[in-house]
Amino acid sequence: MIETRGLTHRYGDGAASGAASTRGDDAAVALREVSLTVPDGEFLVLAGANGSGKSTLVRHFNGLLTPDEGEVLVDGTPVADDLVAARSRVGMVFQEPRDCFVAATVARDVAFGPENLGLARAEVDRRVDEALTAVNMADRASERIDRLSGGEQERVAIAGALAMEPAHLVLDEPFTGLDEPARESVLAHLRALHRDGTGVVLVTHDLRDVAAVADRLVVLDDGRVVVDAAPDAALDRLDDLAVRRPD
Ligand SMILES: Nc1ncnc2c1ncn2[C@@H]1O[C@H](COP(=O)(O)OP(=O)(O)OP(=O)(O)O)[C@@H](O)[C@H]1O
Repeated sequence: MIETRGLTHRYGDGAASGAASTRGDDAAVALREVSLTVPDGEFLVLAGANGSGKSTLVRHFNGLLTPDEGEVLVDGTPVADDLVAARSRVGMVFQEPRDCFVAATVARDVAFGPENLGLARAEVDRRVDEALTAVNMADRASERIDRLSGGEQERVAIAGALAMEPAHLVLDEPFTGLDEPARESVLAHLRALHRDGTGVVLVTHDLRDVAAVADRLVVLDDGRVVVDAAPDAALDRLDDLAVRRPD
């Protein structure tokens, strides 16, 4: 379970951006007292206008950012107290995965995380095989990543996170730059992972099919949660917000 309690985040107050101090400047507040609980196994879609705080929020889920106020807990433990545990429970797939690959070939990249856990070779191989199978890329294991399409690269990035066997998989705008078949394929794989018990937190502008896949839709506006409901009910409330309903 991921939990935020009164989570407030400000940018620009020192080392984080290197910019002059803007503490107290309201525009620098990216999250305002966000309290949210994400149970294990839930498929949560996180939406909101540009700059509403979505990426900032999910970066707190595994300790990539530190709260200015409030706290973030994973399975009841403050993230700051056990970063390793938080990062093994919460897998993150960033926007633009091609910036995050560390190896030239598919299997070597997916193996990188488990290898760094110090696992035995056989266990690394098992995880790599399972993760690639989950995204239908097992037969591409030895291919160069830079020769893959955008959708295939996204699936490799997902496999890299899955190889850490997280309880929650968090994806920040995974559909950016994907054509429609690639988007549908990634979404179908996320759905299958969810069916098999992995929690999914999907940050997206693209709310098509959300009602069909998500258990819950949370909408941020200016750093605050303004909608938190089952998808059908949540979609009915979007007209008043800066979030377009799906066409
Ligand atoms: N590194 C940073 N330094 C300063 N301000 C930042 C930084 N990252 C984000 N912000 C600001 O924090 C606010 C929230 O940004 P964030 O990226 O979390 O929103 P978002 O909802 O993910 O937006 P988008 O949909 O455009 O990715 C915005 O006002 C943004 O300009």
